[in-house]
Amino acid sequence: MITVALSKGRLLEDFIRYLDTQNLRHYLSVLKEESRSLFIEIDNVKFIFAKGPDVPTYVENGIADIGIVGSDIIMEDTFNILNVSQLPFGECYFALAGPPGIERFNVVASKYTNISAKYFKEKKQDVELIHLHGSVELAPLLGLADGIVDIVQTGDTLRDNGLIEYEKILEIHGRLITNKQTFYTRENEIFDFLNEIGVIK
Ligand SMILES: Nc1ncnc2c1ncn2[C@@H]1O[C@H](COP(=O)(O)OP(=O)(O)OP(=O)(O)O)[C@@H](O)[C@H]1O
Ligand SMILES: O=P(O)(O)OC[C@H]1O[C@H](OP(=O)(O)OP(=O)(O)O)[C@H](O)[C@@H]1O
Repeated sequence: MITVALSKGRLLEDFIRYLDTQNLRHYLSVLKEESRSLFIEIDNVKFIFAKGPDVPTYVENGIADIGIVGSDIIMEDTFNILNVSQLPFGECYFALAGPPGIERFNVVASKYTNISAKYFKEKKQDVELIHLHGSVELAPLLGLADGIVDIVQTGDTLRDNGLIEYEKILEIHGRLITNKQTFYTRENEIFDFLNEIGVIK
């Protein structure tokens, strides 16, 4: 039995869509179930449904052998995992956004303050960063910040809140990560699963 930690939310939806488009029906019915169970087993695979930033934690502690997580998460924090490969789903990007007409961003809110700090440091721009846990678009609308660094996919959330994109910062993709030991000790099982879901040939 191998254990696969899946990031809940939009990435899980993208993974399910990917399995659907590739006609990989084996795991679809259980992954699509709208149950509140936080893990399920099917044949030789146990799927854990975790919050994005917790996926690498389960993997680095050996609770999960494999993780499917956004690159945003593994760029924001440091984890002791093998960052194996890019996955063909979960595409979106980080952008600097704000209300129209901002000439200088002095205060910026984000869920991703480490990535934001690196971005502004590279631009040699001194900015105060405010860490938020979600709905970051609220910050410039309510006067907490001049702008935000956040994930954009369709751009609907920015548009619906009267915000515009100032700069595209970084592409985001789904990533396949593994535990450092089990990648070698359970190599065959891991490769069988990855082969089955079509992410390696
Ligand atoms: N708008 C988006 N479009 C596509 N992918 C996204 C988007 N927002 C986030 N993601 C990706 O999906 C992952 C999970 O993000 P999401 O915000 O859906 O999680 P969550 O809010 O923790 O989930 P939940 O809704 O279960 O609490 C992120 O780490 C990122 O890689
Ligand atoms: O460009 P779009 O397709 O509109 O997607 C962007 C939105 O998706 C993410 O938030 P999410 O809905 O996951 O909620 P959160 O704000 O609680 O993180 C992100 O933080 C944006 O708010």
